[in-house]
Amino acid sequence: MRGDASTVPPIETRDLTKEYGSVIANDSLSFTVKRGEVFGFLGPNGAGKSTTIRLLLGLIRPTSGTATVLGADVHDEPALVDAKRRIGYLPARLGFNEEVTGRAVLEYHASIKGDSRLAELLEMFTPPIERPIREYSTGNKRMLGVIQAFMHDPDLVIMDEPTSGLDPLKQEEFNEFIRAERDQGTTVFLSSHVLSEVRRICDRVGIIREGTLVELEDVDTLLSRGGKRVRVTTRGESGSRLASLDGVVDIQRFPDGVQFIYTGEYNALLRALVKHDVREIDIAEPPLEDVFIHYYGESESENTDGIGGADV
Ligand SMILES: Nc1ncnc2c1ncn2[C@@H]1O[C@H](COP(=O)(O)OP(=O)(O)OP(=O)(O)O)[C@@H](O)[C@H]1O
Repeated sequence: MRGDASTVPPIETRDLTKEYGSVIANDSLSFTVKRGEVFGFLGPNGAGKSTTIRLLLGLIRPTSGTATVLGADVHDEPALVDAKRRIGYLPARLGFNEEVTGRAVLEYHASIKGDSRLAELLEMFTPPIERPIREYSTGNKRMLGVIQAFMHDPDLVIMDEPTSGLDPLKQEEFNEFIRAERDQGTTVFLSSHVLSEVRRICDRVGIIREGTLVELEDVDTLLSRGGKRVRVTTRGESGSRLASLDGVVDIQRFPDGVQFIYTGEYNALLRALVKHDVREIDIAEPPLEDVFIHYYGESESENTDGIGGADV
């Protein structure tokens, strides 16, 4: 049964659980994705993101709990098949037939779901569609997958690690495209372990760790809770008064100054600053990577290594 499209959330999970033997890949996940939002599903490798996506698409069955996509319960196969006509899907691993051309892939997809937006998408994403897939680069395959996910003008698009393999320019075009889709009312659910990507395109995020949802938040709130990154360059004494302020964490000292994450009162910071001979000050949003460390925790050092880069 499909509910009223205007009131039914595009995705809703209730205690969604999937066990593989002793591994609990999804542990009682409950969340709702709202209409017209870009929802990022974030977590390190093996956290359970692909499992959730596969459950939502009916590719695997829940051990317990349930989910609905566009109002169709994942246990109700006919309803799910019907709903999937209005869903686009970009899998993490693109299993195209290597021997056929990109055009053949798209024509096949068009015959099942439609192609009302194909021409427009081919102008934006430019895989060499007359060539066989075996000649495609990873990025070309990904672009073909993006076209396939959107060409039938779906209401909901589910993407598993969508930008892996895209060069920075194509990634930025992809981000812009997703924002424009969202502005036109399409709901997007994407998984990622690339935090900077989520920051750029998502309205809300769910953070999953070891199969459990640890946080559900809008990106702005996460950033505001994460405080500000303050970098002060001083003459002479290098900022020890600043380091002892309440709300200062993650201090790094330099020969001529100090950098830290500040979650305290601005007035207290200003009072401490006037006691220094400040040459330069920079107050900025912390990298989302730093914000997320609070959720992943210090013990996950293998997952938080390299936070200067984009990955968790
Ligand atoms: N078919 C399967 N059989 C057994 N265990 C599985 C199977 N699929 C996934 N798992 C396990 O379930 C857990 C979650 O895996 P999943 O692929 O959902 O994680 P992920 O967050 O998508 O990771 P990645 O970012 O690496 O793709 C992992 O421990 C994984 O080994």
